[in-house]
Amino acid sequence: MTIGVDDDESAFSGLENDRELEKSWLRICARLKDEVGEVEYRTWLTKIALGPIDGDEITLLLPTRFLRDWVRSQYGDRLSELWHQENQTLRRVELQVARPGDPAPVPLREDGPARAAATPFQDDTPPPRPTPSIPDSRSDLVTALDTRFTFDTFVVGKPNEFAYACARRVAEKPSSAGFNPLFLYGGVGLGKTHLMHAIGAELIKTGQVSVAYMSAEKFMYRFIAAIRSQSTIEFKEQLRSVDVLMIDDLQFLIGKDNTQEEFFHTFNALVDAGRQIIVSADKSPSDLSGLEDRLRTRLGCGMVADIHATTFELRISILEAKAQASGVVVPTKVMEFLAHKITSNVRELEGALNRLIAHANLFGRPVTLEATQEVLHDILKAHDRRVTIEEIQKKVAEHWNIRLTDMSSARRARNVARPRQVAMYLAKQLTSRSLPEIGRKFGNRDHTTVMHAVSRVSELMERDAAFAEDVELLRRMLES
Ligand SMILES: Nc1ncnc2c1ncn2[C@@H]1O[C@H](COP(=O)(O)OP(=O)(O)OP(=O)(O)O)[C@@H](O)[C@H]1O
Repeated sequence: MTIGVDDDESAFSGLENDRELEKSWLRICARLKDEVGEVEYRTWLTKIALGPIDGDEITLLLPTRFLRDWVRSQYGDRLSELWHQENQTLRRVELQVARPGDPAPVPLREDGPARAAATPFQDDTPPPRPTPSIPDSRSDLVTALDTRFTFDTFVVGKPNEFAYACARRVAEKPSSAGFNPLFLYGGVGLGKTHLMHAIGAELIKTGQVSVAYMSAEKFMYRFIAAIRSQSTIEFKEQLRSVDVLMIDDLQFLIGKDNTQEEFFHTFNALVDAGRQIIVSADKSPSDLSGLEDRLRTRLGCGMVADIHATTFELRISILEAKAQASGVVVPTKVMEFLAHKITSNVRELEGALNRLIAHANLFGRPVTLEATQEVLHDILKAHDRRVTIEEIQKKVAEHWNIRLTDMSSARRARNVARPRQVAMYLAKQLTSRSLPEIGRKFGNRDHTTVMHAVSRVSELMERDAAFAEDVELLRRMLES
């Protein structure tokens, strides 16, 4: 991440020595710990070590690429801000993977800095995460939950209200009939993990329930590690002793037959014992074609809840909530602009907003439309390129087997008019074109026709699950 600062003075020229630098780092750590909470801090931020300073650039070292990428994506902007606050002349904060031969970093400890080399992890496997305090052997499985992902911070709208209601229900009454397993699915970055963590946080609050959350990838690594260390029995016992097991991104198990098998047995043991299972994936159980049939069948026999792609309205609500939480004033015009431009997923939308907010905080400038276009130049360009109306028309025409020319023809037969409406709907969702512009691309139709098509398709998607699946499928194909 690069911070542009006009002043040419060398960073840390005011800090006399390493000790001062360490003090700065400790202050930053204390702030971060307050902001992100104990668990998150211990999990990720204690792994950062101070690297060398070169002129106006400070390097922070992480033991693995995985950790570096994670810290960069989750805390990169904040680290920049905090270092900048410590020293105004700082231009760059560089996150790097520690390599043999690097200067010995200063590992960050709660009780103060200590000089010793950080121990790099052997590979890119996510490191074991610390656990909330549940005082028994099961706590080994309880992955630190992201404290930001709660029901309170989840913005509810049409596309996710069903999944939200199901999640709430499971958090209130785990293992109730019809909701076990709870299977949440939807495209990338639409809030599946957020909802799972929210359920976990709610359950842990009651203190009566042991909750294990892990990604399917982690599940596999744990399983393989248990095989290697000949401790599969302990692993199985641990898994089978929790009250609630949450596995995120199950699609990762496609093609991993042995791990699937293990998961299947764990799943059966837990459900048979009346424990709750919550699973997320990018597709519905029936569409996860690389999973064993018997597992897909079992996954689909509880509650299956789809998180649909965001609507413009939901994107605006999310932006409003996040802007408000940040304390930075983001004009409605800017939010509308972002919600029009970044339609793919909430993670990207949030990332864009965070960048704007970090920029506003760093330079003390208000957020304006012009600043937004400048700061988010690269993101906006990538989104502009993403999909064209012509591509949408072609894909939709192919899907329903109609002629491409019918996208702009005057024919009103339903088998032609409906796909045309879907194409208009997708054009509105996936491109930043205005209603009149879209209308023009569909045989010079009026913008009110496009508006009607958008609301008609939304309505039908709510009423007809098969139709909604078709439209979602098309959207995903176009976005990939
Ligand atoms: N409805 C929402 N309200 C508030 N924040 C949201 C909402 N939906 C998603 N987010 C935020 O968007 C980001 C991505 O969400 P999340 O990680 O839960 O997505 P996901 O569906 O699990 O993605 P993936 O498929 O990549 O695992 C998170 O920061 C999350 O808090």
